[in-house]
Amino acid sequence: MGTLFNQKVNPLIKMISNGINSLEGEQWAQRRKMLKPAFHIDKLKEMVPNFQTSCIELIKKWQKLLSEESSCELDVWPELLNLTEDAISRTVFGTNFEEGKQVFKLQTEQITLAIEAASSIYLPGFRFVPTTKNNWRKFINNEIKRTLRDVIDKKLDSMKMGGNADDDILSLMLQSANLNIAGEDKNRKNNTITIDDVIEECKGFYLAGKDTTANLLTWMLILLSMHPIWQQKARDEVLQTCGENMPNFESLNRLKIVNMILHEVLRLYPSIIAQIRHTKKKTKLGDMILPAGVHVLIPTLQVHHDEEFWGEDAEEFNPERFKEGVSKASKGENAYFPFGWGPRLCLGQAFVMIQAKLGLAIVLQNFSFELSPSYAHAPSVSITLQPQFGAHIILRRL
Ligand code: HEM
Repeated sequence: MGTLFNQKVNPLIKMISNGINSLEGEQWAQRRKMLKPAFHIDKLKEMVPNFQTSCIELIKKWQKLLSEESSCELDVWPELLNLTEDAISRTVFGTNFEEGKQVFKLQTEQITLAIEAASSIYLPGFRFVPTTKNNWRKFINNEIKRTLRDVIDKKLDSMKMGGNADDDILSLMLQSANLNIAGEDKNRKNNTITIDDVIEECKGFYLAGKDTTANLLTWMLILLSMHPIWQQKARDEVLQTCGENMPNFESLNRLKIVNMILHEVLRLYPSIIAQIRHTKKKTKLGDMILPAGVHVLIPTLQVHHDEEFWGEDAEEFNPERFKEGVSKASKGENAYFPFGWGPRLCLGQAFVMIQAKLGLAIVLQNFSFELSPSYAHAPSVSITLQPQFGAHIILRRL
């Protein structure tokens, strides 16, 4: 994006994660290089069993709810938040996923405090004032860092002992960072990666991946409840492709209708509704010349709903428009960017698509679903695009 940069944020908000998203220039490029191998498709393929484990737990829970009833009403949004939390913890921390979940609980608390901080004016230096809330913020932050450092030490010890290399994201990051632990402080001068940097990235994955992926799955179930024909088409495809077997990496790749549905859901309900940048120097943007210091908002949600790009049925749920792939779905170039674009394209994109396809396929194999009369359609933004009053659905066993 040339000379458009990320915005500076309030330090009380920055506390929740100071990872790749907050970096610029050479530091960002180096961090991206370190993270990229962990998201390579071959590595993601090996993570599928983790997603399967998380999905099986969810399905078993829902089946139990239906063991004595033919149908039940459920707010699926918190259920899917739990699912994505579990899946991220397993894929990031591997065998240490329970410790990861502890960290995620603390992060949830930290996010609530950050949202509070975001709604008030920040006075420089305020974070150092020992108010009860600031002390609590500091305590949580230290706890998160302590737990993560502990997990990292365990992973590094096991790597030093020459044990089997783990395929979790944290181990892959540590291998790729090639940390020189003894010279950690010196590393900083050399502009390489330290353990503190790895800690910030672990925190970032939870922030980047939990709500966004849970929202995608939730909107998908809501839209397929509203459009039972598409629900049936997707189920037919899953049953034809996988039968009653657990979907795996290869079979997920063959799910064309499910893939079209996913894109259409991301078009209508992109979790990140806008991206914000600012100019550091005079910048040409299309026909405009922007001076330094201008904030630029890229309105993902509006562009995704714009009739100029999507035609008269822009507001309709019509997965068919993605039949010939993403590039042919809209009239304009770059009219579809739920995962951003350019050098800062979401690193978790392929990770999300596998997880969402798997989650939907397993639900379709086991249940049919429709909207409950208590469901109120109210998309609202609280960092991400969420269903304000939850996602109440009536589930039936197939
Ligand atoms: C439906 C789910 C998701 C959506 C819609 C989404 C969307 C996005 C968007 C729009 C950006 C670009 C932000 C910007 O340019 O300002 C981004 C960046 C990023 N995402 Fe995702 N994301 C999702 C899930 C994930 C997951 C599961 C992970 C990792 C486990 C992840 C990791 C990242 C990272 C590390 C970046 C920063 C890349 C950089 O700055 O170079 N995301 N995501």
